[in-house]
Amino acid sequence: MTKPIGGAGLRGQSAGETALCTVGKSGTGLTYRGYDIAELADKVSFEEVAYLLLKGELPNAEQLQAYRTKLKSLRGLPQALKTVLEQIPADAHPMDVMRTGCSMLGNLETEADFSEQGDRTDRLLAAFPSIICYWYRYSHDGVRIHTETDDEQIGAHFLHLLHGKAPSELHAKVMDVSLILYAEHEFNASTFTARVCASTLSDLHSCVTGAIGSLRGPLHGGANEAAMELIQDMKDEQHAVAVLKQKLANKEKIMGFGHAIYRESDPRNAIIKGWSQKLAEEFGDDRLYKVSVACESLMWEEKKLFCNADFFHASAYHYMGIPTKLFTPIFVCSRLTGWAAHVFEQRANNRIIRPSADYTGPEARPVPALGER
Ligand SMILES: CC(=O)SCCNC(=O)CCNC(=O)[C@H](O)C(C)(C)COP(=O)(O)OP(=O)(O)OC[C@H]1O[C@@H](n2cnc3c(N)ncnc32)[C@H](O)[C@@H]1OP(=O)(O)O
Ligand SMILES: O=C([O-])CC(=O)C(=O)O
Repeated sequence: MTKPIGGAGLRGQSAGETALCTVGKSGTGLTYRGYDIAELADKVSFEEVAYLLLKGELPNAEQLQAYRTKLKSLRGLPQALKTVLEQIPADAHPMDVMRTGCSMLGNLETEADFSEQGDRTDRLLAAFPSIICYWYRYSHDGVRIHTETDDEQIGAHFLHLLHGKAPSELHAKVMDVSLILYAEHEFNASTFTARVCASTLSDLHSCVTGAIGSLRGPLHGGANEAAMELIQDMKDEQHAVAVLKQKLANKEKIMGFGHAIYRESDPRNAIIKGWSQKLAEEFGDDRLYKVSVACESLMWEEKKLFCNADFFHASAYHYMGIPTKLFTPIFVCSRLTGWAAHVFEQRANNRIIRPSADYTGPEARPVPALGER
């Protein structure tokens, strides 16, 4: 069951073709190039998903090893970029840091020609965790970290840079799954931003920088941070119910719930929820997990609204010691793959994206002289 067409927000209207992803085709499902998200999250790594999205098919063992080796070799940051990151204050929003980091890299390693799109994307994929962690550790801890690690996987590499030590097997696994879940989602707002930019034949860094700006908002990627702010002070299940009831009575939006396309559930939720539960057990304090479950039940009972991908990411990331303000930048590290794959697709069959508008302004009228206004 698809959502009915309602003019505002282009909801339900097709804005182009894609071979990358289906969202809610049967009311709930999510596939990347034909593979179900649950199977991908269970059987492959994020680097394999990145390869699938960017190059068209899953890699074989040799291709995967070569891809991992390439990505590992691209984790270092140029001095000019580090110098810029060191200027950004500690109280800046980390999504603004990502936006600046991407844009600065675009100045230093400009995509001169579309034939470079694959290499430029791989570079961003390898460099994004370095950018956010370099800035975070410098601005918050006063240390200039070395951004190259031996971690095979991007998720583990991110946690390693953030915490200064290699993560546990469980944390590395959850980060990997999280990156898979966030990688691609058809014509969501940030991806559409990237495609609109690509349709003018602009460069990759401009497309990605614009997409970061769209992802930043709390109605899109910023919801994982907003969900954490919602649950962090909930003492127990009863308190969670009381807080939510009050918010609903005040007609407030509850971040991490609802979706523009899915009607009954977001298939990514069950997966990250399961990992959040495992992390809670390991952490030895399941308050955040339990209040999240209470929120989920209440929202379904009261509003028939379900958790989207962001809600249980809040507790999961928190259990891994990730500061709340870094939640949405992790989404960037993952969704870059989807954005870039859409840029490639747009470029391969391009027509400038330029819809029309229904005019609601005044009728045609003469311009009054300055003294008559
Ligand atoms: C990875 C991601 O980006 S997933 C999305 C992350 N964003 C959030 O979690 C923010 C909270 N959710 C929302 O704001 C919305 O559900 C969106 C932006 C995701 C989708 O927006 P829409 O497609 O316009 O929502 P939809 O048409 O289903 O809304 C139906 C009704 O439910 C309400 N509603 C939807 N989501 C919520 C929510 N989270 N809390 C309270 N009410 C909600 C809407 O206000 C609307 O009410 P109305 O008919 O009285 O105006
Ligand atoms: O599809 C959307 O509108 C938002 C979303 O869930 C995503 O981008 O992952």
